[in-house]
Amino acid sequence: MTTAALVLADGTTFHGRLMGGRRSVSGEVVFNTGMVGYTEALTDPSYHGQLLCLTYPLVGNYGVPPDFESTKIQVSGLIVSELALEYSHASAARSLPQWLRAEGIPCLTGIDTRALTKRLRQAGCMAGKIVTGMRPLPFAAPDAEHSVAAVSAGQREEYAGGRRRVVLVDCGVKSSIIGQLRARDLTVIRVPWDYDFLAEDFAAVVVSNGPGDPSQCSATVRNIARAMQLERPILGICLGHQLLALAAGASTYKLKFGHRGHNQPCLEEGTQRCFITSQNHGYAVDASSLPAGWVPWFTNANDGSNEGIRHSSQPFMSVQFHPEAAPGPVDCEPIFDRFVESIR
Ligand SMILES: NC(=O)CC[C@H](N)C(=O)O
Repeated sequence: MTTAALVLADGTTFHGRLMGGRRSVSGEVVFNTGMVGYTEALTDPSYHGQLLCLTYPLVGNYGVPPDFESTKIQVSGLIVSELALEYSHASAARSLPQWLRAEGIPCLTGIDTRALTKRLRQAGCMAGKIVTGMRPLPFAAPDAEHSVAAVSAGQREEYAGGRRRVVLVDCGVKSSIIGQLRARDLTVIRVPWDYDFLAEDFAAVVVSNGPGDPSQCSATVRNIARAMQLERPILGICLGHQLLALAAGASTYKLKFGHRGHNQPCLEEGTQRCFITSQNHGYAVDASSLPAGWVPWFTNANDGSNEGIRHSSQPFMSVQFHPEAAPGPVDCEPIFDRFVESIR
């Protein structure tokens, strides 16, 4: 048995056992309250470089079904209360510890994840490190690397066969977003985060989810602002929502501990409807900074933060939550239908 500790930047320390990859790692410590969906969460590029604590107490009991959102595990480390060694699922071919081991991702188990989460809720998400052995490891500086550049597609790629053509700005896109677009008879032209896509032949633009601080993506923001002049539909999802807001002239800020889970309630403005949404984000759009012509679309019923915006006369729309819901409730899939309807 290898022991290891989670050390938070404020000095709080939790001791546990190390499974999966055998090495020390550092990153921002965040927590997700979902009860399932660890394969999707671990491979979601928006978690790139973070140390992810899952609050559900038993993790791994359905093994590793092939529900991947990208080609590899994106988190730098996993923190759980109990990691299941045995698993049972029709499509699982290996256990979670085996997968973590194969990808070299450390998992700290035996942690009081409730105490850790309470600490993060009180003090806010902060840097941390999972340390094993004697070698000293510094805390990762926040946003030291350009995390979007680290996960975005290296080159342009086209998924042909659809009736209409959409540019997908890949800031670290989840594969289920591509799946949702292709299922709606769209040809998807996937381009890197800083690609000048204005010269492409396209009817609409989707700006994807992705890791890190939206203010790091100024090249994307500039391209979105230019695309707005064409008056063709734009859909932003999560980081894409934040980037659309920045392109509109609004501002973003960092939430104290973010929204990561599958049951975040979002009220649709002007209606009595509340949607239960899947989320994974640490930043938010400041709705009070929206310029004239833009209106809030959704608002979080827990903390009142902005969860979506739209333009009052142009087909520009974005949501902070994940309508592709992988994992999570599928209530918001009609957002994709609404976007497709707006493409003439
Ligand atoms: N899932 C996402 O796209 C996350 C967006 C952004 N990196 C945030 O944390 O707010």
